Amino acid sequence: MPLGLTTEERALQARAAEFAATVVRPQAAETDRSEQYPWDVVKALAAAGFTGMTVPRAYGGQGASFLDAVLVIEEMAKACTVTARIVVEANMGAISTVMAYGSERQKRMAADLVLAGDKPAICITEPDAGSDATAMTTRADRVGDRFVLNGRKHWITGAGVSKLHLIFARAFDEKGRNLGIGGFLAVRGEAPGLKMVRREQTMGLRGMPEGELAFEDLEVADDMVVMPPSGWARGFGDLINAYNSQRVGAGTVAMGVAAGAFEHAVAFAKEREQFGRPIGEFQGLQWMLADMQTQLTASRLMLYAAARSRGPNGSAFPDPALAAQAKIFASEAAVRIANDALQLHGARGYSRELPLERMVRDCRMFTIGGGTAQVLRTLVASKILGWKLPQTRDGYVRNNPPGAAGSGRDAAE
Ligand SMILES: CC(C)(COP(=O)(O)OP(=O)(O)OC[C@H]1O[C@@H](n2cnc3c(N)ncnc32)[C@H](O)[C@@H]1OP(=O)(O)O)[C@@H](O)C(=O)NCCC(=O)NCCSC(=O)CCS(=O)O
Ligand SMILES: Cc1cc2nc3c(=O)[nH]c(=O)nc-3n(C[C@H](O)[C@H](O)[C@H](O)COP(=O)(O)OP(=O)(O)OC[C@H]3O[C@@H](n4cnc5c(N)ncnc54)[C@H](O)[C@@H]3O)c2cc1C
Repeated sequence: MPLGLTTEERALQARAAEFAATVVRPQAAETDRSEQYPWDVVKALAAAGFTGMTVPRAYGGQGASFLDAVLVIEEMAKACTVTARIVVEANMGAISTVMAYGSERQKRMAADLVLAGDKPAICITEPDAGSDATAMTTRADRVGDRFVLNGRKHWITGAGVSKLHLIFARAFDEKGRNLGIGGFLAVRGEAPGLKMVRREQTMGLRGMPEGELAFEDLEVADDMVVMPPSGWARGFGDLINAYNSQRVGAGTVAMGVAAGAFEHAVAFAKEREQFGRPIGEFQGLQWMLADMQTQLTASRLMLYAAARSRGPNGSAFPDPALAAQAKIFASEAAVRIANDALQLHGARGYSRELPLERMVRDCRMFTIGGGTAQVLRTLVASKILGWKLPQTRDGYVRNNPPGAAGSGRDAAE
């Protein structure tokens, strides 16, 4: 289905599909079984130009759009979820943040890493600051010409394999004054204070390490601080704005896994016979397939629209509300689609000999990681109403005293 893609975009999609079929699909089950990061695939991805695609040409990339990345991610996800997430993080998230806000030196360093196959890690979540990310307690204290970071992050994708780390931390000046939240870069192997504490035991995506990181007097020199363009006080706002690109990528992985499961379901519906007929002749399954494809088409269109969009004030990143809606819809639809595809296979779907059970496990994370479907609904509601919707018990009243001039409510009136 073309869905408004150009000839070049369709050619890229076809190239990614060919790569996925020949390089990625053959190792997907083994990556899941062994729980090992697929370094051989990473090497091939980099050689084929699928890492660092979105890096501008001036830094050695292809200057590809987020939509280009989306097209590639879907094809990889149909075959292997781990590979698709590598393509997300090697083109969106931290790398796109550095490319938008970083210094020349930072851009060159980050570009060289992803072009060589690194999948940067983005470090936001803490044990006591998940959805409530701005409650983070990882601190960066100014000491001379550097910051010294202390704290912990958990559920960090790529912990122990990623080189480049973009760490969100609350910064304090030499007098201990709170500056706001900023982004700090560290490269594993060159930063003694960056330590992996443990690996999480995950339901799916088992070849992608999720881990807890500790920062113990991690020194970050000034030239490794990503200065938010609006300044420290709105640092979190700028950084999470850049993160909208990764939300589109994560939604695309979910959609791609579901699309892969759907392809298996269609083939099986034609091939498996019961009652002397292909099971695809039963209307109960025909309607199941129709619902699956309807949800896939809607997910794709929402993700394409979000990838093509730009946020307010000339933002280099997707519109926050479109990115959130696309991720909510695609991630929730993927759980239903993958589950239905497994159901359609009967007992065979439940077997580890087919990829369906893996796909069900793999796609479950996307309503959680990257901002939960609940938290993203609050973001969407906030945009609809034109109100700030702080979630702390006293926050709403403090920020929006009824009738006060300049409050969120008044702003919308
Ligand atoms: C944003 C939240 C952390 C809520 O926190 P707060 O209530 O403390 O903050 P807000 O006042 O809502 O927001 C602060 C500031 O940021 C702006 N903002 C918020 N979200 C966006 C956005 N998506 N795009 C652009 N700007 C945004 C907001 O307007 C405020 O700006 P002003 O100060 O008013 O100017 C919470 O809603 C949230 O997002 N929690 C989820 C945290 C999350 O997504 N974590 C992801 C971790 S990485 C990961 O999971 C990787 C997995 S993957 O699959 O790749
Ligand atoms: C596979 C995976 C990979 C991840 N990768 C990364 C990564 O690379 N980097 C990183 O920084 N983080 C990562 N995360 C962490 C992820 O961003 C968080 O799990 C997520 O933001 C939710 O935080 P939490 O798990 O602490 O849940 P909590 O915030 O504790 O939420 C628990 C439940 O309460 C709900 N809830 C919380 N607040 C509200 C509210 N205000 N309104 C309605 N419902 C609410 C949530 O939706 C959820 O259902 C990853 C997570 C997973 C599962």
